Amino acid sequence: MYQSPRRLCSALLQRDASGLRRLPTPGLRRQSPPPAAAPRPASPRLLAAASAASGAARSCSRTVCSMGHGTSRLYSALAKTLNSSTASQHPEYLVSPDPEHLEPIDPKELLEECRAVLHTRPPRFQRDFVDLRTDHPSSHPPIRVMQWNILAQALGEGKDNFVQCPVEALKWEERKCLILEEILAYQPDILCLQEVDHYFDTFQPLLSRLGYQGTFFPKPWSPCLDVEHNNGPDGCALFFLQNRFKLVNSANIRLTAMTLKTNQVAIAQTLECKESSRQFCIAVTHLKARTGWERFRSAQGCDLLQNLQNITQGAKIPLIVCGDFNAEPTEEVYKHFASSSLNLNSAYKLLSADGQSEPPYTTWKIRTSGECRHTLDYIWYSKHALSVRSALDLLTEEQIGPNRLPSFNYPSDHLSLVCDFSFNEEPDGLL
Ligand SMILES: NC(=O)C1=CN([C@@H]2O[C@H](COP(=O)(O)OP(=O)(O)OC[C@H]3O[C@@H](n4cnc5c(N)ncnc54)[C@H](OP(=O)(O)O)[C@@H]3O)[C@@H](O)[C@H]2O)C=CC1
Ligand SMILES: [Mg+2]
Repeated sequence: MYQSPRRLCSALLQRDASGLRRLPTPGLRRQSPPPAAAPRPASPRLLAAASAASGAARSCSRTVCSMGHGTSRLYSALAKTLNSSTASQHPEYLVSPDPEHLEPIDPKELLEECRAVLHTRPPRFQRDFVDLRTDHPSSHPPIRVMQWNILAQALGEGKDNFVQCPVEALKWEERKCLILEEILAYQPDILCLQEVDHYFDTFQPLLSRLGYQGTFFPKPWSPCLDVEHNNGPDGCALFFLQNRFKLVNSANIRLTAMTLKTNQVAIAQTLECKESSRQFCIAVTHLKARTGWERFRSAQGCDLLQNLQNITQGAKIPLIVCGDFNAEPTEEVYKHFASSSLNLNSAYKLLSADGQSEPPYTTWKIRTSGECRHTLDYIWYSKHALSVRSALDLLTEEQIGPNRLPSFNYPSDHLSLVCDFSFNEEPDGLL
């Protein structure tokens, strides 16, 4: 499984030369640089350490959340949820340990390890950032936000029915490296994830050592729990770079629909930029899936908007909302967000020629029921207070290939969305 140093080095050079833009990310720059000499052979030290940490995390979480099978997991997930009421402060066990107490990881070293694991796979696809700057100047570094439904491992293997995806492409040991590679390639300052069912054993231990502070909020009745050999419930996770932002407040929100509690959740956090002292709110959600549930999604969206109205003090605090809304732009929930008094715009519309159209797809898969190509994922932002400086282009149909997603090339059925934001120096008036 290991690559020779020469092969590893040339692979790295090829991929870097292929034009991935790497904006300065202080949190990742903070790590000590790799040796200038030829890289040493990658050993799975960091990935193995994360697995070891998973044991500790699991045994630690067992006291509140058994990671065993079936019913016990269901009850433990319920126990977690019962402790967290709507818009409550998150319980202690869902907050990452202070990363200051963990040995930092050099992101280049972790990337090398991932690439060593993936050496039999095709190289990652080239995606370019599109420059969207307008005349809003900014004296501060941009805030890079990544939105991504990473595909829960239990759902991918046990529920989703991706009939054209080889089962080997879904193996967690390699798929997790593809996910980490994507995150490390774009080095977001803030990472908003859905369908996370490997928080405690993978993302929390690794990302905290890369300088991120993480929060996880599982779905109360995660469908993952229905899958044999599951790894616990899936949910939303939010990570931010600790050396760029200070956490001002955090709310785990169990969404309601027509006053009834639902199985869908959101996390909303107010952060303060350490460079500029400006505050903003970042939220992540994953709304109810499937056709026939449009009104339910719409009600969940209204509930989320109401929560965000309160948290942003009626749009006074700039807002970014990332999510898998499970809704095309024609749906009511999309219209609620587009016309909200929070004055939101959808960032990926800016990639279209007229700035008014969403991309043709953010998810593309083949199930037993046929091909599913939809635009469901969005990054909403306060248009009076924030500007999108650039956005990562989507994969082309040719890159996605005839068997669609997920695949040996790409680990999820949803594409990641990545935007660079800056504060408007003089916020435009509301509307
Ligand atoms: N027996 C048990 O122990 C439990 C069972 N469940 C099951 O979970 C479900 C309810 O959970 P809920 O949160 O409302 O689920 P959702 O309807 O929101 O869907 C859950 C996941 O399924 C994916 N999905 C969407 N469409 C399809 C499809 N056509 N085929 C397969 N997967 C799809 C979604 O992914 P995406 O967003 O990417 O489209 C989503 O992440 C019920 O089906 C229930 O039976 C739940 C808990 C426990
Ligand atoms: Mg899914």
